[in-house]
Amino acid sequence: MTSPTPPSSPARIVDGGHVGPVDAAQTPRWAGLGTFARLPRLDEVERADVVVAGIPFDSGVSYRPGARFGPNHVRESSRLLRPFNPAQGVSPFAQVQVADAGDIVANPFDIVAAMEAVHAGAAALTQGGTRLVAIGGDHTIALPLLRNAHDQHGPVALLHFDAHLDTWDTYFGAEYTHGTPFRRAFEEGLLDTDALSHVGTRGPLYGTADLDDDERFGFGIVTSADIYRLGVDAVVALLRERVGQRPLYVSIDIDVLDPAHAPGTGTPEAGGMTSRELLEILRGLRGLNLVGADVVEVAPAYDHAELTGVAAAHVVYDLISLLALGGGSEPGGPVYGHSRPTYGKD
Ligand SMILES: N=C(N)NCCCC(=O)O
Ligand SMILES: [Zn+2]
Ligand SMILES: [Zn+2]
Repeated sequence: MTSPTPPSSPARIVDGGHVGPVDAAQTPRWAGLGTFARLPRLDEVERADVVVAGIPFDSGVSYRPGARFGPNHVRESSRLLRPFNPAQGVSPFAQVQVADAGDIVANPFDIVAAMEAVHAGAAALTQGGTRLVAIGGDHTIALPLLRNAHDQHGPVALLHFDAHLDTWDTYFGAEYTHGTPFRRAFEEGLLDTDALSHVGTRGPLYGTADLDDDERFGFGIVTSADIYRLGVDAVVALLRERVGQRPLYVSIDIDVLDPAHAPGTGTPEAGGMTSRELLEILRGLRGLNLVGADVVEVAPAYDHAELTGVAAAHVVYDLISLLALGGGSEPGGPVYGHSRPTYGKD
């Protein structure tokens, strides 16, 4: 019996000496097994500067389940991404080597063991300075990712984009849930308490003590309504001022977006920001010392027409772009924007 002949491997874009996405001009976007942005798998490249990894874990949720299916949904929703990001003036996959590391797997029935597995998985991926953008999974996973960031950088600045504070104490007596990661992170000394901010906060709380606790941990809050009233540029200025050049971790709960922009999530709250606002705030973080990031809480069963998946994929792409440009001075910059409203050059 002869063995079947597999299709030849698809042609990839190679730019800047880095192995990039499958070339959409040669292999249609919808063909082939999915990785994030059709990038090579980590085992297909010699080394990587930035990796994307899924963390399909949702045993910490307090309402709708399903974020365990988030990573592959975001990968499927990322097939249309193109190699050049004009909003940051960078071709991220040419600037640095980016790869999809697959999934960090975790025990769904033992949250403490799962957190240890995520911590170990993140450590293995980031040894030697590789930057990790994690796709959740529910927000519980931010805690082990912050443990890993702290191992490497000491207490980190945190920008936490979310409808929710996620600094609550326990649910049903459980310490490790998607509503509690940043309280645990504070208690474990993982955070630089001079440089913490929630962004996009809204929705009902249990009581005013939630805010008192949160302030005691050092968080500032830019509410969803603040973004509406102040505008994106003023918010970016506030956040840049608060973070400075500290090592920065960015955690993005997709429910920070209005349910109109991201219906596919577990704990939706009305009155959120648009995907345009989120992307523009992220782009405004260019040049900061970003050391790691996550995008969590995509629950595909509640998604429609890939709205949430596409939003999350673009968020991941802009995070990769920030990492590709790197910290320090103000590199890159948009080739168009509010001050230059066309594609044309000056
Ligand atoms: N992290 C997310 N998405 N949600 C937290 C909600 C916690 C609660 O049910 O009160
Ligand atoms: Zn949330
Ligand atoms: Zn959250």
